[in-house]
Order: sequence, then structure tokens, then C-alpha cells
Amino acid sequence: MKIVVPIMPKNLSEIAKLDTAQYANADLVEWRADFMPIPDLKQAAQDIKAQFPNQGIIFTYRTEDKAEPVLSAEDYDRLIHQFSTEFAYVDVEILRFPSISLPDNAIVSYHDFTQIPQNLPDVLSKMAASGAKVVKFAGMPQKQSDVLRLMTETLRFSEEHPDVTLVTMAMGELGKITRVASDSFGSSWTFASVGETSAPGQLSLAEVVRIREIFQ
Ligand SMILES: O=C1C[C@@](O)(C(=O)O)C[C@@H](O)[C@@H]1O
Repeated sequence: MKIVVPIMPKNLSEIAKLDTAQYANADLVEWRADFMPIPDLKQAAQDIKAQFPNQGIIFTYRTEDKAEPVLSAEDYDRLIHQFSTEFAYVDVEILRFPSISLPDNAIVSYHDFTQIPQNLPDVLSKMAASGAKVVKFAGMPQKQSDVLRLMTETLRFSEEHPDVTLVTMAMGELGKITRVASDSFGSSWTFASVGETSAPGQLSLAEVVRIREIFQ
């Protein structure tokens, strides 16, 4: 499994101060650009690329965790296309912005912060129908059986779609097992943290690296 570590800088000086050596074991770095003012993103993109010259970077502008829509569909589309060519991958909230034309390096994603939906297979199928090479789902389990259901449906979907890189996780305490057992149930990447977490239940990069060593 690949380990992805998010960074969530709030301004340019936080980017300058990043201790990038701490991210050396990350296979990919995810830039959560939604913590910064949009006018600063152009400069921030250059600075972040300079800070991580040897690692693939995912550009993510998360809107699903905000109660109010923060961007119009047109502005979201513009933002995604402005940055998709600059980074290895770009995260696209395809179910929230279905009219977007998908860049080749899109990770299509969907978050459910309240549950693991009963129609998870449909959610995954809808995202895969976009033609994206990477499909990602993160949901919040309410009980242990939700975690097992996510794992079962992930395995089933990954076996049926060997051409898709599938990434799923259950958030929160209950879901932690999904962040270390990804390979066992068909999820290809896991998200880990350096310092602050970008989602509940993330383990530290050091912990996930160690666990991956044990299981390999
Ligand atoms: O989609 C994801 C997964 C995630 O929500 C998690 O649960 O680890 C963390 C986010 O930063 C990332 O964009």
C-alpha cells in the first residue's frame, strides 16, 4: 500500500517552515489547498513543489467538509484545471461537481462524514463510471459492522475492477483498522499524518510505516 501524507498550510510562511525531512517516507504528499486563500494558491503551488522536489504531490481542494458551498461549479472547474497540470494527481469531488471535465490524473473522491452509506457499491460504481484511474471513498462508521461492510464492499469492487486504483477508509476511532489493513481488503493507499491530522482516525506516518513493514 502507498502512504499519502497531507499538508495543510494556512499561509506561505507555513510552507516555508515545513520540515520536509519528516515526510521522507511518504509515497505521496497531499496538498490540502482549501486551508489557504485562493489568490495565494498560485505562489503556494510553486513553493510546495520546491519543498517536495522528489515526491508526487496530490492537489486537493476539499469542499465536502464545509457546510456551505465554498465555490461555484465554474470556479471549482477552473481551480481543478489550473492545478491539474502542475501536480501528479488532482482530487476531484465528482459527485458534487458532476459536470466537470475530468483531467487524466484525477482521483475522483467522495466523503460521507456521517455514515458508511448502504449504497456504497453504487457510490463506487458511479465514481468509476467517470473513467478516473483512482477512485477514493472515506466515510464515518457508526458501528463495527459498518467497518466490515466497507472492507467487504471494497474487496468486492477491487476484484471486479482490477484496472481501477481503489482507495477507501473508515474514519474515526472505529475505522483505524482500515488505515493499516488496506492491502488485505483491496484498498491501495492509506492516509497518515505528520503532526496535525487531516481527518479523524489517521495514524502517524511513523506508525503506518512500521505496520507496513510488519505485514510485508
Ligand atoms: O480523502 C482523503 C482522505 C482523508 O479524508 C482521510 O480520511 O484520511 C484525508 C483527506 O486529507 C484526504 O483528502
